[in-house]
Amino acid sequence: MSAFRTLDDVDVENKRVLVRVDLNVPAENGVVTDATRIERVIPTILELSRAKAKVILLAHFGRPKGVDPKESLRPVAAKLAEIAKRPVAFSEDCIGEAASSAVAAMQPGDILCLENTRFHKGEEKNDPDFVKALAANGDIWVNDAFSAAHRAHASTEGLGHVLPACAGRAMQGEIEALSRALEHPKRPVAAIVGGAKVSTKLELLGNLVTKVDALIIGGGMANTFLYAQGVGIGKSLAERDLAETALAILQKAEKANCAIILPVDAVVAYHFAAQAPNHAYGLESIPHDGMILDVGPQSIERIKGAIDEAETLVWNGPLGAFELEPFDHGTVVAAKHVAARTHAGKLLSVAGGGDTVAALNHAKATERFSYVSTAGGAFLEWLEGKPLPGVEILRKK
Ligand SMILES: Nc1ncnc2c1ncn2[C@@H]1O[C@H](COP(=O)(O)OP(=O)(O)O)[C@@H](O)[C@H]1O
Ligand SMILES: O=C(OP(=O)(O)O)[C@H](O)COP(=O)(O)O
Repeated sequence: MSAFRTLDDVDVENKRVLVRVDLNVPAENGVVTDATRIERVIPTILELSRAKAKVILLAHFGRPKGVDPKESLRPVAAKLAEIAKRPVAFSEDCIGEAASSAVAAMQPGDILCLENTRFHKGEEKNDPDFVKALAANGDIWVNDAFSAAHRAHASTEGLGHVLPACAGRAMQGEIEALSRALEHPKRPVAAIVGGAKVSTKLELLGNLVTKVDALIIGGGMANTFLYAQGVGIGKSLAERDLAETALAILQKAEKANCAIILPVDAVVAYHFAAQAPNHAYGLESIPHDGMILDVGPQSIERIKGAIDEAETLVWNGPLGAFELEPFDHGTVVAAKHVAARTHAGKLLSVAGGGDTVAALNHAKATERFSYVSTAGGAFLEWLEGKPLPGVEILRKK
């Protein structure tokens, strides 16, 4: 980590420190359902507070289009206060009068969380005026959001151009742990990729197939591939307009000698709800008004077989809608299988992603993985060897 500035390189006493954290945690109706990302940034926050910095948290939540009370960070800040066992003030805007008066009221050591940066268009556009408005409330920028470091947004990258910058402890820890685990992976290497963020992750797979020996695809990602291959997927979550991209990835995988493991059957329901009546179907008979919510029993056996052949496994994205029982089954069985092989010393396993971590916690498998990162998309891009904007900006010039 010596290539990056860290908290060891900055004097923060009495300074207003803008800390970019990833508070994009799984939540349901304003209740945080997995607090891993919060827990991981607490050490940075408390270290800064003990060093008498004014600790000002910047984060996004969800993908709102403008201001949306459903995507407020307020309940997440309350959860953070509970875990840190410290008061955390909240400002209902991350720039302007609301933010500046909240910052002006701070004493050294205080903690303040600013509202969702994505309530402003300038965040994702990395708009210099928005960067300036954020920077007006800080003297130093600490980036502790490795899991958002693949985004060149105002709070994840832009601030590094206008304020002295360094990595926080969670960022530092992620890069060190991932490098240690995966810089020289033992082959064969398998990757499991699932989840719902198909459009932002699909293109990554084109590079990933040149780096791994087997790619196991599940979740909404698999539905997109199945659709591209002409399988009727009914009302399943998929990015149908990315079918061409999916086919190109399959061709690339063949050239690169990367085995592709796609589902051969699927668990289908008619409502996106826990305990919804469901049935396992072969791919040729998926009902046109049904939704694939999990991989089927034969697919699970194939996935376990592919895991057995690997020496190293990386995983991002659940295999099904794991939040809704019984559609957690495929993900839970696969997670337990990876955990057992890792515990037996037969596999090095690294998983990452906000929902993936929640799924592994749900499966009670987390402790037995070799390493669990908070990052999903960022982890996949790091794995590809792509420079991450939020990390590059921290490099010592
Ligand atoms: N077949 C499916 N249909 C609908 N949603 C799915 C399906 N498979 C997985 N998901 C959803 O994918 C989400 C996680 O995806 P993603 O955000 O890409 O993962 P991560 O946060 O770990 O990077 C979960 O909320 C899960 O319910
Ligand atoms: O949850 C996140 O990424 P992940 O789902 O890939 O783990 C990050 O907070 C980035 O969010 P984004 O994919 O909406 O930019």
